[in-house]
Amino acid sequence: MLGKLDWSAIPIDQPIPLIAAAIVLVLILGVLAWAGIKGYFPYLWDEWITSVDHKRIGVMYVLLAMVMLLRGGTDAIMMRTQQAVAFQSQGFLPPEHYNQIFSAHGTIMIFFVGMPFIIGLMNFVVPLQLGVRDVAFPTLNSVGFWLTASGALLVNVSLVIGEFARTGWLPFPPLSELSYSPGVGVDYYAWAIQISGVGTLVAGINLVTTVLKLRTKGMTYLRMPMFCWTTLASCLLIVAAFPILTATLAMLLLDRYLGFHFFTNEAGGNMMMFMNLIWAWGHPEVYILVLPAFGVFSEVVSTFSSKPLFGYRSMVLATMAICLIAFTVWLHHFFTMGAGATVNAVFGIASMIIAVPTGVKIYNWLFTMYGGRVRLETPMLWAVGFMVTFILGGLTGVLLAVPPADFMLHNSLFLVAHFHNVIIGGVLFGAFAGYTYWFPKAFGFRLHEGLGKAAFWFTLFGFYVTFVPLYIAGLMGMTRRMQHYDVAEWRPWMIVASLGTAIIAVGVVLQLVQFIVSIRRREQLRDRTGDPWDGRSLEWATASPPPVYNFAVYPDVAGEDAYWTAKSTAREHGEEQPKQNYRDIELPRNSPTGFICAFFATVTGFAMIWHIWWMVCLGLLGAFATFVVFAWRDREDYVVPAEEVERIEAANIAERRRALRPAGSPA
Ligand code: HEA
Ligand code: HEM
Ligand SMILES: [Cu+2]
Repeated sequence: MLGKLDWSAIPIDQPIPLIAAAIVLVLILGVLAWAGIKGYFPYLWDEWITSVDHKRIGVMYVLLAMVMLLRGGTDAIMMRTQQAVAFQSQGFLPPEHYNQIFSAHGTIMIFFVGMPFIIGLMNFVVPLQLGVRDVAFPTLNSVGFWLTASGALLVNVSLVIGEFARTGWLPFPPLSELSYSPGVGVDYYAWAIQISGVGTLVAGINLVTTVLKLRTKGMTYLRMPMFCWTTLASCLLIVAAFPILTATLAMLLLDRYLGFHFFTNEAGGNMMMFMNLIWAWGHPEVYILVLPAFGVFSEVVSTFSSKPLFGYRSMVLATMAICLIAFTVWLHHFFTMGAGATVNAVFGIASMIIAVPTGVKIYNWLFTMYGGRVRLETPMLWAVGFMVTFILGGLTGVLLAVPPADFMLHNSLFLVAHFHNVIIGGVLFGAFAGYTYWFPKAFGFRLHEGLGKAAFWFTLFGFYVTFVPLYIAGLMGMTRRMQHYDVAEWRPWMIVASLGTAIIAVGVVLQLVQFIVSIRRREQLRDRTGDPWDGRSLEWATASPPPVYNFAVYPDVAGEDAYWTAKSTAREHGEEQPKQNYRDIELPRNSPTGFICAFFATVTGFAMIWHIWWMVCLGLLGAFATFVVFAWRDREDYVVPAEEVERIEAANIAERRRALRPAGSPA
């Protein structure tokens, strides 16, 4: 009846995951009970869960990323603590558990922290920057988000029911084949990533279409803000690379479920095929993550230097160059596989070539700051911290791209230090910069500056204390994924690294405190202008938070830095804006399609993992039925009448005027 599922799936003998899961469950039930008692459910359902508004979906993506950051961070703390104590002893985590933790940490951090964070920011910001009212396919957008959430849910369910993969964040065969991983761990991994991967693909298609097809009047390609360009590059990579991931995992699943031999060592299979395929996705994936972060820094650096971005066109070119070259370097992840010196040299050189457009970007940011009026507010601090940290990480990447060096450093802690150096310094700092920068736009009040700055310094300092020791231990020969070790010289570095992790944790907690304190003090932190940072692009032209329709009238764009230009013109020609002729605005109706579809996807995934075939059929049928019902609905849009638009706009304009009036001047 329930396939492979029975009581032995609950890890009663392992207190750590059980206690962790119990705490999470109590928290979730507590939040649900609180929302129920306060009567928030109808509001949550109508305004958020079924919302197809790109702004709300963007906020939900970011929220998902932040919650998952706490989960992935807990894993990180456990691993660092284990390595600090597991010298000539087993520490507190048995090997099978340690292996699940680094696999879950890597998977969660890449797929459920990095991806939702950047997709959330892109979703929220891009339509506003392009001067339009939503993304190209609003309902599909909701489907994409909920499928991502479904994947995250499955990974977390594995904590209590069954187990997670022990094969690392990329399940290399033959270890991930049925003969070596007979449990359900790899299946949890594969189905979670298949489901969320479809969600990501959908989001990518949606944003590519939005940038290519939905731009306001005068918003030519070369007038788009840099963040829109990096979104386009990143989403083109998603569209090209994610199908490879899906196909590769589908083949692995065929191996595991139906006895195929794509990646086995017998019957004509070849596990090297998996390496090529997974890295043909995996390398572009790291640029999918970091390009939007580059976009955030471009916006932040030019805004907080009060200057146009230096070398805008070269920045566009560099972005698109990285987008292309990203597809030509995948083999640097397995130089040691035996492809031969010539092949290794080709891929090594291709990898080094990426340093050129990346360097162009770094110099452009520096020149943007040079001679500008630099304001070191929190988003800008993250940007400066990024530049220093990312250069270091990028340079160690170039070292790894030298095949002979890589033969020594492959799979060492030096590699682990390299990628945390670029991912934390690049992606995570970018996500935090974007979060603090656009928070006032999303909610109408700023985040607390003092706490934000403190969080930045703790995170930055903690980062170096954690990861510099890993470079050193790596050079001393310590390999990655060690549950325990016997070399005394490594030990001090592991202890320092664990202290560093505690410092990062303080930084993360400070951001949580900042969030709560800012909500409580929102009246003091209120931004009534809609433009708290003296911004340059169109998202700052509308109110904070923006009305559902974003712009009452589509803005007319006359050049780069559209809003900055408009502000300067207004200053020269007086503040008075011509009276607008508002029209009725049609907007897409909210739809539960995304949520329901993801519900059935979760059921199907869970049933697949446990071989509960009747449930698989039900889940697939349910998902199909959801789309049929959706296709049959008779009213797609609703209308915000012109009078309502006029009322909202008049209120917003009045509020902005009041905020901009110098203190003490007559009403
Ligand atoms: C956001 C993520 C991200 C980014 C941006 C990068 C960027 C780079 N990475 Fe990294 N990498 C990862 C994430 C990332 N990497 C991950 C996750 C892994 C491991 C996966 C695993 O095995 O589990 C990995 C592994 C990895 C390997 C495999 C090592 C091994 O397994 O043995 C290699 C080898 O070539 C490599 C190289 C590079 C290079 C050359 C860059 C370049 O793009 C860097 C370019 C940037 C600079 C160089 C700095 C700025 C430039 C200048 C200031 C100009 C002047 C400089 C020069 C001219 C040199 N990376
Ligand atoms: C917040 C601080 C973080 C700490 C202290 C940390 C710590 C660790 C540790 C100890 C490991 C295992 C190293 C080993 O193999 O021995 C690891 C692996 C990994 N981490 Fe992190 N990490 C952090 C943040 C992140 C972030 C933000 C990401 C990505 C967005 C990330 C992605 C990964 C990946 C992909 C692996 C490889 C997993 C594997 O070996 O399969 N980490 N990390
Ligand atoms: Cu790579």
